Amino acid sequence: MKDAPSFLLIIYYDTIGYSLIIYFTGGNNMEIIKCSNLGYAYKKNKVLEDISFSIEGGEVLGILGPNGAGKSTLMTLCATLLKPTEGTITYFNDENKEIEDLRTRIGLVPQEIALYLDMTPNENLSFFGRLYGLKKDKLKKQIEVVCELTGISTKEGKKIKELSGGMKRRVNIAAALLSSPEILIMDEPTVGIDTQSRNEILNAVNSMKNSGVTVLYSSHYYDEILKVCSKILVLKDGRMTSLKERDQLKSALLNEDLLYEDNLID
Ligand SMILES: Nc1ncnc2c1ncn2[C@@H]1O[C@H](COP(=O)(O)OP(=O)(O)OP(=O)(O)O)[C@@H](O)[C@H]1O
Repeated sequence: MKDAPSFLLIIYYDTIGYSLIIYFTGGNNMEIIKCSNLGYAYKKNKVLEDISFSIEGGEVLGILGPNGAGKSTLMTLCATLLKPTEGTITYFNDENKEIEDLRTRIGLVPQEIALYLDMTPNENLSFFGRLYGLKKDKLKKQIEVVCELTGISTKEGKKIKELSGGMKRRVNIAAALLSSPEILIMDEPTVGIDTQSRNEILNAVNSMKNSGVTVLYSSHYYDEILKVCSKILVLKDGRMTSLKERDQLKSALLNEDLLYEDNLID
């Protein structure tokens, strides 16, 4: 049935027994997010103009662009934390979705680390998990699942402030996954981190994709965008300069000789 929501069941076994985690994934033919002629201005400063694209269930859409292109603004709009000043964003094929409902279905990984620095990863995840209404065994299991996905040890005893930049970013992602979001919005999750953490994060995105979660992933590195995204929107000075399938972008980059040494599209 077209547009029917679908879900993924993870059956999980540990010392306490079997349990079930359900990821609602929105259905693969459904337009999960549709932006039409989207624009945004900070007061009179127009920073996004005429952006139109849609993402279907289970797709990973990459937003590629140099610093200041408007990636974070676009991600924040899609996360419902800003309101478009022009155009519209429709979620789940329904123009009348309530923002409160949407926010429970969207996970946002912000560029900044949004964690308590004096607490360990496990303490942070327990705290945020409780905010999502998870308790006891369910909370424990969900923490194990998100730690497994992001390559973190649940026994990590260091406080966030003592961890490497890469580990902090992984915990930041784990926190956004606690609520089993249908849409995951990741704003430059690999900026300034070590290769191992970067690979763990890319693996986590691939796992989310395989489990049917719809992902928006911004970066100014075309190589990682090509590794995880099925479709790529290129932004420059607040405008879309292209929207291509991964393979199309790959050949366009090669043909147009845009392979800069520092991996930037500028
Ligand atoms: N809160 C704000 N108030 C005013 N202008 C802003 C604000 N946030 C961003 N801008 C401006 O909007 C434009 C787009 O910024 P944005 O952060 O969305 O780009 P970006 O592609 O994410 O850049 P970066 O890669 O550096 O994070 C920039 O010119 C920026 O100065």
